[in-house]
Amino acid sequence: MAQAPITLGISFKMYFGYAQTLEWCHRIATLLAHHPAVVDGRVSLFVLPSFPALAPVLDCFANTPVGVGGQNLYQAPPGAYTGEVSGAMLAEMGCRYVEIGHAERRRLFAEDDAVVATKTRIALAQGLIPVLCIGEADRGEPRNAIDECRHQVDSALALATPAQRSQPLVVAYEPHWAIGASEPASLAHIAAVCQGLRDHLSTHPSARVIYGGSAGPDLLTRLAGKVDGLFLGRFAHDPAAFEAIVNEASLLASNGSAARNESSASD
Ligand SMILES: O=C[C@H](O)COP(=O)(O)O
Repeated sequence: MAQAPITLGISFKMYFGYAQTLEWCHRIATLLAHHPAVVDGRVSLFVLPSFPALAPVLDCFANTPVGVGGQNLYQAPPGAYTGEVSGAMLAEMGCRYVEIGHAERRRLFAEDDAVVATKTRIALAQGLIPVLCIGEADRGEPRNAIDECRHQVDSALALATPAQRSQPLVVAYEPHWAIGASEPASLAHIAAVCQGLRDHLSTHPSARVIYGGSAGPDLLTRLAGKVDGLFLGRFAHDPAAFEAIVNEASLLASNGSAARNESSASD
């Protein structure tokens, strides 16, 4: 029975400059592109740099299992949208992932559920794997967060065709209040909401539910089996920290305790 991969992704947001982005990526390519768990697919990695660095980052990870993607795409086919980037161009360049619906896009750029749904449909149509960011705005009980997050997932997939709904999908559960904070949400909160999302996505067996929001070394180990991976930010800016988290994932995968089996991904 195949073990579903533990998925680890990082977005640099707008923190890194061009040279720093390439330095991080070359370091990770050196450290991890030949890591056994990465090579054999037990640990799946993706990196989301700023747009100007996409081409060299794609080159850096060419012929490695590390996936690369955009942090955004525009909610329309290619056309007269000055300053924007199409899903078609991301796919043409060789991106495998695209981030959609991050809390910062919602808060700073007024992206709403309708925009997120359109972007998700376009991403899937282009064969990109959406890194669909969802999460409750305010700290509260897990049951309320589950309701809010389930609504966001349903809304995001509302325009996708049945066939597109069976395509790979990464659901990044990021409570807004844990992003950019000093520490992640509690283990109990993360576990409860991610389980609620797994249950909700039972008809979408290729969906992976990962956690983001001040995630760093040790969190994956403490969450063993409760999430399908992590969506990392600041606490993986140090390549050594990212490497440590990949090693944690590798160990968990070896113990068979971190990710669901492919055939029971909806359990
Ligand atoms: O894109 C990444 C997430 O928003 C988490 O960021 P953070 O770990 O810096 O809070």
